[in-house]
Amino acid sequence: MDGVSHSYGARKALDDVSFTVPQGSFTALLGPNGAGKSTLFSLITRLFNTRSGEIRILGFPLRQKPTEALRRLGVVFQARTLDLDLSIRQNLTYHAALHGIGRKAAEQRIGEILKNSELSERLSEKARNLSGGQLRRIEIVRAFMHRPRLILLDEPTTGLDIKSRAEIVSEVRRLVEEENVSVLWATHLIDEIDASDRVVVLHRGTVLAEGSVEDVTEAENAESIHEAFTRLTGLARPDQPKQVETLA
Ligand SMILES: Nc1ncnc2c1ncn2[C@@H]1O[C@H](COP(=O)(O)OP(=O)(O)OP(=O)(O)O)[C@@H](O)[C@H]1O
Repeated sequence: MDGVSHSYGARKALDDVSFTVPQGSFTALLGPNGAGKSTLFSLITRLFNTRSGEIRILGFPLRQKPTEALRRLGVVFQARTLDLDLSIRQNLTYHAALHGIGRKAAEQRIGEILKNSELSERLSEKARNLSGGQLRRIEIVRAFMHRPRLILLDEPTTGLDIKSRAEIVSEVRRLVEEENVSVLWATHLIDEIDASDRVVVLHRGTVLAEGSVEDVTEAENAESIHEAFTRLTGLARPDQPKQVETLA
């Protein structure tokens, strides 16, 4: 992503944003509420057109080669998007069909992704029987169905309990490793970040830092990524006390 800006009327939500998600990496897009994370995702998924700057997915420019770029992309949006009246299997196979994947291949792929998971026993059940955390996990399976090379997740653990959050983070990390896929994980929760991750710190539409957890922490002369984030975004500064509540 290179020099991307976006405004809603007079309000600038993204200002000259550039960063990369290296192949096979787990990159956390870390930013407090209102940083511009969802706007960025709307541009990458082409819900909005990119009017300034350029977004490339696996080298394919989104503007000139949208089909090539988007077929390599999997997305888990913040809002829930499963059909609760359909079975879990139907939710997954219908989505696979949109990508030209037949029923048999879809079944095989579901088995592959859900191996060793208790959810593989529940494929015939209606989605509405599942808990919030389980629904999220199925949405993640769905995003992986067509073997994308880059997965976007927009605050995927919002509203979930600690156990479900941990399950989701570790499931996505497992898939990143097994499938050598890249992940861009938007979050404002620092405890979801692992020492081996890359981070992009976004604040008020601007990238304040990008690199490994270690590099970003060192560059800020901080003891931890938590402290580095606090310093970068100024959340703990006494002159900006109102923003403290947005810190995870
Ligand atoms: N449709 C819209 N119209 C006007 N302003 C908007 C719109 N959507 C977002 N904004 C503004 O753009 C800025 C970035 O918002 P965005 O939703 O991208 O941030 P975010 O990091 O995803 O925050 P959150 O975690 O709260 O979803 C904010 O100032 C927000 O108020």
